[in-house]
Amino acid sequence: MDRLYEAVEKKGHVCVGLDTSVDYIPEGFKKKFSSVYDALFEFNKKIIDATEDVAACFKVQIAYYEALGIEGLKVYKKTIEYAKEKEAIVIGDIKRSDIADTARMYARAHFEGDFKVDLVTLNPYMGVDSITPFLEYTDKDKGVFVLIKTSNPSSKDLQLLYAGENRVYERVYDMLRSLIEKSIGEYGYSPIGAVVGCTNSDEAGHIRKRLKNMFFLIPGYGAQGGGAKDIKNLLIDKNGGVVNSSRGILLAYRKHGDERFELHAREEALKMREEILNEL
Ligand SMILES: O=c1ccn([C@@H]2O[C@H](COP(=O)(O)O)[C@@H](O)[C@H]2O)c(=O)[nH]1
Repeated sequence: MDRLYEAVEKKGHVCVGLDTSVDYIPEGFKKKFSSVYDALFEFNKKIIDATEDVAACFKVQIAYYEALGIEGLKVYKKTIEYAKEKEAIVIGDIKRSDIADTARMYARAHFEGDFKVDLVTLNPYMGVDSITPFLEYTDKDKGVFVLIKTSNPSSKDLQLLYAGENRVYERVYDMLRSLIEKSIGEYGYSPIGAVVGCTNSDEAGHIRKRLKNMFFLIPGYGAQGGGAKDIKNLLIDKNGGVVNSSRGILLAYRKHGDERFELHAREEALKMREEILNEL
């Protein structure tokens, strides 16, 4: 998490989301390759090359690759490796959750196996023993982002309910509090971060104050309707979080009516960085 904090200081708050659907690849580009898998990987490479100096990190959404089977997962692996060659910080958006012994296998797969990344997203709703196996890797420079208040409209169905005096998402924080406070990094953040969407600004200030020492991964920007104005209250002292945009960046070229996707992705990431900084 310290490295991510430093990346935000250096490059700004943008996390480029590589949720690359084959449908997002411009036809002209796709035609240059004999397989969709090669097209997918080359598309990702170009996006990484075009945005690496603007992006604090890359978030690779495993679902888009898993959906394509083994060959898709090979592209997931190659994309992570390519970003790592560029010394980028990579978040695997895997949203895993399971009993401790199974969670240990997921942790091994995504922290030391073929799919190894710097940080992963976790679903905490099976309780603390579904999270702790991943924390065995925090002294090896790994971290996790736990879903707290997600960006989707249905997040309110459970996360905003009251469990006693506190909302369910606050109870998740309380469940993790002793683990969070156990290893605070150089900049005041734990290796256990929080996923907090920017589509629910009403709760933002409260969430930021309540979730002390948690660095935020903030989805919901762009395609889901969140904007720069929704970010300010989720950050502390101009840092404390990265803001993800996936479709907003990958598909920026469609607004321009040409296929120069890498150029428009870069422009979009620069614009997003600027818009966020202007609000802080
Ligand atoms: O609360 C959440 C948690 C994760 N996500 C993920 O972020 C991206 C958003 O993609 P956009 O195209 O920028 O909308 C995607 O991978 C989601 O699975 C989220 O949206 N909300």
